[in-house]
Amino acid sequence: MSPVSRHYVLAAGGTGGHLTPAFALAHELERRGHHVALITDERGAEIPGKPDFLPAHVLPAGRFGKNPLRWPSAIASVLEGRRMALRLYESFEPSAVVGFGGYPALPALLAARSAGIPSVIHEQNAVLGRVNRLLAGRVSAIATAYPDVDRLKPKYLPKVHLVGNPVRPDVLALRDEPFPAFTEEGLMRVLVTGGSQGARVLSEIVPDGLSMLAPALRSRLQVIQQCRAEDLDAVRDRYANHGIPAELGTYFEDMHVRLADAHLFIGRAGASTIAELTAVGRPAILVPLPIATDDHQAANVREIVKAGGARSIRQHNFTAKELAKQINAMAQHPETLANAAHAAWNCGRPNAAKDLADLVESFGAAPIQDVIRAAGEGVREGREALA
Ligand SMILES: CC(=O)N[C@H]1[C@@H](OP(=O)(O)OP(=O)(O)OC[C@H]2O[C@@H](n3ccc(=O)[nH]c3=O)[C@H](O)[C@@H]2O)O[C@H](CO)[C@@H](O)[C@@H]1O
Repeated sequence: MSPVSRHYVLAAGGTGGHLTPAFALAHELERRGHHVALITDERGAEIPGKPDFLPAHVLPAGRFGKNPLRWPSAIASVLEGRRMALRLYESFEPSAVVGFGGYPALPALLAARSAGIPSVIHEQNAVLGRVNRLLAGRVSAIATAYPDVDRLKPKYLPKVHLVGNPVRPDVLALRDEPFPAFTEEGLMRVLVTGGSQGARVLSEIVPDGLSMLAPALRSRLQVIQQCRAEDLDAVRDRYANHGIPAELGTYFEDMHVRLADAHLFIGRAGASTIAELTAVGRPAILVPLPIATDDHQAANVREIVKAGGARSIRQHNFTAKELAKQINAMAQHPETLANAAHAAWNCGRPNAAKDLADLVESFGAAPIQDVIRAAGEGVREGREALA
């Protein structure tokens, strides 16, 4: 526990991509004895996984779409959100406000700036997101998940801190476990997911691609695949026709168990997926979502691919034949796959939540009473500590 107990506000749009790192930071700050509050939208207040200790404040968050006719109402929402955030800050007195992207982060951080409260943004992807781009010039620090982040202006580099993407504790706990035994006779377990929503293209291509693997690999396959509900029957039929054992589901709640067993991952290149693969050290074939804003999933794969921990296939080249070719090359010998696993592991940033908490704690003077309490030596020493 830190010597002083402070208050922090975390602000994030209500999707898993933004909230997962926000929750991880909330746990770390709470563990250090601080009080934390969340600003989000309606979806975020209800999302599973929100820590019980974290009160959620729902702010109106205007969306600036492509239609300029909608902008006046978006601006009005942002101003109303900013006013509500200021009211919260008056009573909660945060030492810093941390934004994780998504529209509710905009009014929360604008309010922090006008109240003179230090602020930090965290970017999960290898391209700075829209809201973070608007805020980059106004915040005290920018925390990133990757060493290279596109659309980040060079003039902001002095306030950039590479921390990584925090992952769930049950996944992080696998970091010290060895890669599962992978021999020329044993099973080859393949885990396939398409991010939080699933991905149809994986349902269409992966079963046929796996059926085209070299016989020595194909005969040892055991597949676990996440599919969209409407694709389940077709995928089940494809695997049955190929005689490949497969367990299918629409969403696996126990990803730490699935990752622990997997020898190879095939899937999308969302920020949390890559953070988990690199935390645990699992080799992957990644197919970036082609319609992701600013092609950020293609940017996300750069580091792990360069390190040799994954291969990336653009969706327009993602055919069954190409997939089989890439897996054959990656898993031709047991040690080539284990080497790729190790290369992925080397890209992991297991201290992301701690490093982000250190950064956040470094901003904002503690309220006078906290400093006095910490010093434990009366008012004079407390005031000196603040000076
Ligand atoms: C479609 C879209 O816009 N995706 C974006 C969204 O990703 P999205 O949230 O879809 O994908 P991520 O890879 O970031 O996270 C997926 C999460 O779902 C979990 N999972 C997945 C399948 C399953 O069966 N069980 C399970 O628990 C994974 O372990 C992971 O923790 O936000 C990310 C972070 O800003 C972006 O990088 C992605 O581009």
